[in-house]
Amino acid sequence: MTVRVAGLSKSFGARTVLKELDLTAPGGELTALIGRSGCGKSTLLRIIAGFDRPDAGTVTIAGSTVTDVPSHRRRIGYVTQEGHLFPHLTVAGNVTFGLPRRVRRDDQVVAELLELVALDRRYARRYPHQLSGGEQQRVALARALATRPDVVLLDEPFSALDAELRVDTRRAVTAALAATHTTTLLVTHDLSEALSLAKQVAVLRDGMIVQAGLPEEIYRRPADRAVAAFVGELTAIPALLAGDKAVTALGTIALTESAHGTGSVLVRPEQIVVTDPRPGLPLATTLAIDFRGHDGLVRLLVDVEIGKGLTVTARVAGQLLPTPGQRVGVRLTGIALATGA
Ligand SMILES: Nc1ncnc2c1ncn2[C@@H]1O[C@H](COP(=O)(O)OP(=O)(O)OP(=O)(O)O)[C@@H](O)[C@H]1O
Repeated sequence: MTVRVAGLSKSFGARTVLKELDLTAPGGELTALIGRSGCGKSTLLRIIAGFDRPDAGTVTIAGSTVTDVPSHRRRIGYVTQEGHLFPHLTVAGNVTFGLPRRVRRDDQVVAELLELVALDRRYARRYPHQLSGGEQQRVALARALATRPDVVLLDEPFSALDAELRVDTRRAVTAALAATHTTTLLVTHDLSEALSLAKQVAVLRDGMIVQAGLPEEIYRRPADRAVAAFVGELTAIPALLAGDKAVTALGTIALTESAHGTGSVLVRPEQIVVTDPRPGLPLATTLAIDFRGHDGLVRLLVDVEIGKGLTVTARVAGQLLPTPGQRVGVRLTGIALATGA
């Protein structure tokens, strides 16, 4: 069921948090909301859930306006970072809380819900204070999914989990959401999580959506420099902008949008290809390596004819990393966003 917000505005005192915000979360898909801390992501979720009222604008679910519908009638599952379990109920009591009484006593239902979030069924009899933070979080997720809501709102639900558990839990949860065609809005600070899980990524800034689109679009064709920098590392390279391409000291690169004059292109580290020195290729000296296991970020000083030299950052596979001082060849690949001089 498609969730649509239109013209949504919300202020807290003198602070305007949302400004006529428009967003469509396609039915049955996962939309990730990203943006700097305090940009209004949780406020937007709370308004969709019905916990906060907007000052202006509407929320519709499957075409029906729900702005005046109380939260418990919206068929929405909502999970926050804290989980907010009922402390006096067992895990079984928590996950089956919203279900009809006869189903609540069904051990199999509880076991299946716990399995969904990769929790052992033996946890069913424990109380929240007997669980770790990550386990509590998974119980909260199971509780939200138990009633098979039309829409699930997840406000950083995986952030308390360690890396391995986070991968397992989010895989299990997103598989369950996809299988039931549940429309999901996920607030996350983890960019790789947003880019890998979402069908649509929406970037919030100053109370508005500055860009919404496929993860690849956001990453490869960001709306502006701020979005580009927010979703990944960037190097600005001085360039002569010549229509659909730009000429730089590292060679020529295609542009996302036509531009002319002197300026810069913004490239991701993986768009700078590092090779052995070859005739005809620009040369660079390796300055430093930031080793990250599967790959590394390599600071390079590119030879340029004029001026002091140009420093850029390239991403290189772990086994192929050069050593500091090593001379390498460099070239550009992919498409780049052009900016002014
Ligand atoms: N009930 C409230 N009363 C007053 N100010 C509030 C209230 N709720 C949120 N705010 C303010 O609104 C702004 C947006 O808050 P919100 O929690 O929506 O941001 P966020 O993008 O989710 O941030 P984070 O990523 O840090 O969780 C913040 O400046 C916050 O202090």
